[in-house]
Amino acid sequence: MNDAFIHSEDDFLALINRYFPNEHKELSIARGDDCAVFACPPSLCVTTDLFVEDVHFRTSYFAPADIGHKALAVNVSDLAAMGAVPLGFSLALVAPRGVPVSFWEPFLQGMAHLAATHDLVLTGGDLSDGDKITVGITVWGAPGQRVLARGRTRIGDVLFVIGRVGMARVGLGVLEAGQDLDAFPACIRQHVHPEPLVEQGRLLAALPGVRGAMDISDGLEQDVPRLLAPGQGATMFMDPSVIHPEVTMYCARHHLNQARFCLRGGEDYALLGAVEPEYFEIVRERIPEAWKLGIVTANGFSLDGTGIRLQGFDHFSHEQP
Ligand SMILES: Nc1ncnc2c1ncn2[C@@H]1O[C@H](COP(=O)(O)OP(=O)(O)OP(=O)(O)O)[C@@H](O)[C@H]1O
Ligand SMILES: Cc1ncc(C[n+]2csc(CCOP(=O)(O)O)c2C)c(N)n1
Ligand SMILES: [Mg+2]
Repeated sequence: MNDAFIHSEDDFLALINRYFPNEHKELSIARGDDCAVFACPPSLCVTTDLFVEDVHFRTSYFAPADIGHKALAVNVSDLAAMGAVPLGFSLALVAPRGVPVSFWEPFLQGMAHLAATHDLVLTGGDLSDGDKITVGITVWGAPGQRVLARGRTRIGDVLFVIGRVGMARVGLGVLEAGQDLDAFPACIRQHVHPEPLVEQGRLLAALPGVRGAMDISDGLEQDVPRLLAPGQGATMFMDPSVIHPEVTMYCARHHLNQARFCLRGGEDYALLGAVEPEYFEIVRERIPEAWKLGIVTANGFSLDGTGIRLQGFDHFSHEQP
């Protein structure tokens, strides 16, 4: 079976059924009918993310289990960013017919492991042949104590980050170059296997003074303005003590400004938040991975005292950071 290829949609669905249980206390009709039917809270947080071969990952350096994990992790991260608790997901898969069962088994196992960690039920999906492996996931969850929305910041709020930034960008750079892999194990891991910060998001939603949050997928340069209310700016400082030593080494070797590099690095799936200044210490006490990035201002952006023009990852831009 392992070296074989999948010969029918029913074969593929049977494979999926081996990795994902098809019963859950909230499901009254499970996978297999035209729709699944499930009980849900009075309001749901719902989000969709695509994970596409040669755009988000390459099979040459991603293990199949990491592709399965990360395709779901980037979706769960969006729920974490709202302070929500994940409940279920739907999986749309473009599975090129030349990809063998020996790829799909660990792929499904990696995804199922993360789903089980967060008690997420797979309610259904769709399958198609196509040119590139493409994973489209819609995930939903129950709002936490409060919803951590964007666009509600006020001038003087403290901007903070939970988690590291810049590591996944180093991982991507090293993997794409195919050199020095042994020198950057933590950054490579961060790129191929990010862990969504669900517990931290849930904690944040219960803390006083927190105005909102988002996950950092495209890089702080792109994402900070998305968190702010329209027209606002930010004074930012990149504390060298929060930068991982592998990032420092990578920037030194490539003669890069590490603060700027970290600001542009996407795909770490750290959380960016804003809090009323008098409550920042509580955030730091309750969530030890939180560090201060800066202060919300009336307009304009600066990093370490110098004005900057912002540029993060954009799928449709020709200039890439
Ligand atoms: N094809 C689409 N149709 C409708 N709405 C969309 C579409 N693509 C994106 N959106 C909406 O636009 C907003 C921004 O989308 P985006 O994918 O950039 O989300 P993000 O959280 O900023 O990034 P990420 O998904 O990488 O975490 C979201 O509210 C999303 O639902
Ligand atoms: C082969 C390859 N080339 C480039 C990148 C970089 N990249 C792709 S999508 C993205 C932003 C997040 O995605 P989205 O905005 O879709 O959520 C970034 C930084 C990569 N991961 N792999
Ligand atoms: Mg997001």
